[in-house]
Amino acid sequence: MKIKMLAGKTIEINVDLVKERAKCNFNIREVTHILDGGEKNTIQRKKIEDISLNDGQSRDVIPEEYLSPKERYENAVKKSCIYARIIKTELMNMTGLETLGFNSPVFRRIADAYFKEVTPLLAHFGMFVPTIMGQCTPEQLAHWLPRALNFEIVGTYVQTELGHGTFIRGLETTATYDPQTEEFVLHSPTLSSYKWWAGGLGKTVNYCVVVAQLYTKGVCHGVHTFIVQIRDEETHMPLPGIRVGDIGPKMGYNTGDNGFLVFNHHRIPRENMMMKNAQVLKDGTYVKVARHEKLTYGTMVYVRVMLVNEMAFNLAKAVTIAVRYSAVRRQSQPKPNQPEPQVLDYLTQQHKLFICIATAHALQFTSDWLYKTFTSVLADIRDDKIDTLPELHALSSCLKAICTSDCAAFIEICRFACGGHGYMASSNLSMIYSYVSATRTYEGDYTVLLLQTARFLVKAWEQVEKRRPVTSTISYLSHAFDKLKKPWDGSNEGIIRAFQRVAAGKISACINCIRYHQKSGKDFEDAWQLTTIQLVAAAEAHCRAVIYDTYYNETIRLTASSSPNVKSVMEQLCTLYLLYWSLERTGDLLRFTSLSEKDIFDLQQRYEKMLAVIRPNAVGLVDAFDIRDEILNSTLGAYDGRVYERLMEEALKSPLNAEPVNSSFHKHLKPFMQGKL
Ligand SMILES: CCCCCCCCCCCCCCCCCCCC(=O)SCCNC(=O)CCNC(=O)[C@H](O)C(C)(C)COP(=O)(O)OP(=O)(O)OC[C@H]1O[C@@H](n2cnc3c(N)ncnc32)[C@H](O)[C@@H]1OP(=O)(O)O
Ligand SMILES: Cc1cc2nc3c(=O)[nH]c(=O)nc-3n(C[C@H](O)[C@H](O)[C@H](O)COP(=O)(O)OP(=O)(O)OC[C@H]3O[C@@H](n4cnc5c(N)ncnc54)[C@H](O)[C@@H]3O)c2cc1C
Repeated sequence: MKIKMLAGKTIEINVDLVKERAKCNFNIREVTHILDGGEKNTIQRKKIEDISLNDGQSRDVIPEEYLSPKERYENAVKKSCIYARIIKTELMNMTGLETLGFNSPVFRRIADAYFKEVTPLLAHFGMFVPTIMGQCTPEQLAHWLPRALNFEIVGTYVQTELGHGTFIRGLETTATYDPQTEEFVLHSPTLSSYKWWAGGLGKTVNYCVVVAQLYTKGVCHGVHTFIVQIRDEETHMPLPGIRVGDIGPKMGYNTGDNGFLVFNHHRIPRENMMMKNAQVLKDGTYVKVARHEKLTYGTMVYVRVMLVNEMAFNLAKAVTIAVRYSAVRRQSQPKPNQPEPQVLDYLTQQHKLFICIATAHALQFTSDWLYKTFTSVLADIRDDKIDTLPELHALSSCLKAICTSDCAAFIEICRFACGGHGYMASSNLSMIYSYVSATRTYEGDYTVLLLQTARFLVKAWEQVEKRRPVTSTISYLSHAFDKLKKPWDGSNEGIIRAFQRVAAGKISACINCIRYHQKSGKDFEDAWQLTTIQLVAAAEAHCRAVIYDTYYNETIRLTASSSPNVKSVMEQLCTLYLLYWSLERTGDLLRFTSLSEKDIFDLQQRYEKMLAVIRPNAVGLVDAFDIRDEILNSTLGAYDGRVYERLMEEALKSPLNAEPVNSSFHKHLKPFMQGKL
């Protein structure tokens, strides 16, 4: 251990980590600023972190794992109120909604210091408020938004039912308009129509956005959104006509009180239908306002966009833990009479971890770019232009699917990289994994969303065939008709072009397959179903080509005025990312490009050399994510590297260690061992 001064405090730092930090050849702060989107953002983030975390209110004395499910939930509610009060009274005033945004990733990031799993208010922040913002008329907005932002009401987003999650048009909950009383009657006609899953619904919220089939004048107009009060504002008792409760234990999100909700002819005022996109007049006349019927699905698109950022952050957390631990951990003796190396020195360990650092960068830059695309499409929609929506839907769908899936896979690799200690709850890797693995399913299942992107790609292909112009993210398709395979070019640009060729080749193969089935008598829907395995693969290839292109171009743009070493380490990571995926996808490259066996050998050599180049900067690179210990919440990943000390300290908190002999010994084990049981 070495004593060091950090932020005015004296702390002991593991000597290997001290040496690692001394080896780092770039300015860590500069990289942090790039990842935060500029120095101003870093300063603001740190200020917010200080306000939210410095009084220690986020910390639990007893680790959450030792509490009962009920106590864990109650503790999460308590901490939600502390944090929400800080956001409401100190942070909003400080920064202003317009500069920071209610759902700023900074608030989300700090939440991890408060909640090991999730806050029961996640869906209030993440879905209820955004739906109010996106689906209300100006009058409705003026009524509901201040109440929700001030936490006078807390809400969630209630869409999924026992019988249907993916197929929204198949939802069964009905909202039938009664012109006599000017009310909607909400009803759950079948068991499969019971609402299921909404976060915070079980015990926390008193309002929700409900997605239901709208009936007026005897006609069904499809799914629409309604603001529904479900609990009394004073007593919190469920209102008449409402049955509501918690759905029980899950793989994660256990402090999130996901709930069920059953309506028995529950009445709400006509004004509670969210009427920005469609209206029901007092006499029951239905009026369509929006030019695109899927604008009702806007909240889902928004959350899919936000989730890409969530993935970048979660992977940054996991790899910070795994790299710091790997620098501290020593194991085995590859050479006789030599000291045991840090496990970070093993090439295979570098192969596991450096791709995770690069992926966290790739996802961060892609997420920032996607968010900009999202806000620009939102502006188009405000100007009544809806032609950019399909591309946003296709992009957000595939990026949500691939980023959540890659992130979950890489977090699991971070756990493998930490050996046995990675399996300890106190490493926090299992909690990060269970949180992230759900994101592959919620807000649109992986396969289902990739098939949405595939629909867009198939249509785009047909446009390209007709020599019509297509949008920027699919402009590469226009080169797909070039007959000659170009010689393999292993530069970064060359690799990106090669993967665009792979995507185009896969889309073309899908088109051929669909047409083949159609020619043999199948209708389009059947031909589509028979091609779905390939369609999913084509959408994945397209998505990866978008990520490669965005990561590469954003790296160049964002480091244009950086110091030489920062520029070079960021470019090294980007090159590593492209080489890694080239080697992972040699089959595709052999099929669709002129890659040869010799080129694969060269790629492998370059990849391994790049691991060695990045090695001295590995700890510096994870330090640059600048994630506070309170947020990492990990015995293995803390800044000071006191791994074994922390593991022991945490072990001693186990209630089993409070007494030398547990009563079960005398009650069960001893009589059994003595043959008396
Ligand atoms: C205390 C302080 C704490 C501080 C915390 C701070 C908070 C920060 C928050 C940030 C993180 C947020 C985390 C939130 C947690 C969320 C938890 C999870 C919530 C949920 O899961 S909600 C439920 C989500 N459900 C889904 O996603 C269902 C998926 N299904 C669908 O999206 C659709 O049904 C599907 C599959 C797209 C099909 O729809 P369908 O109606 O059948 O449409 P068609 O297939 O017929 O397609 C017709 C046509 O429309 C196009 N389309 C479809 N969807 C869209 C869309 N959204 N936008 C635009 N266009 C769309 C489709 O492509 C077709 O087009 P064609 O041209 O091909 O005809
Ligand atoms: C932790 C968590 C939190 C959640 N929070 C909320 C919430 O706050 N509010 C809310 O409304 N919902 C919420 N959900 C529900 C979530 O949105 C759905 O579970 C999700 O959209 C998947 O739908 P499903 O469960 O119906 O899966 P299904 O659609 O039944 O999927 C089952 C399988 O069928 C496949 N499949 C389905 N349709 C097709 C198809 N057309 N083609 C090919 N394969 C297909 C899928 O790929 C999957 O493999 C939450 C879920 C979880 C896990």
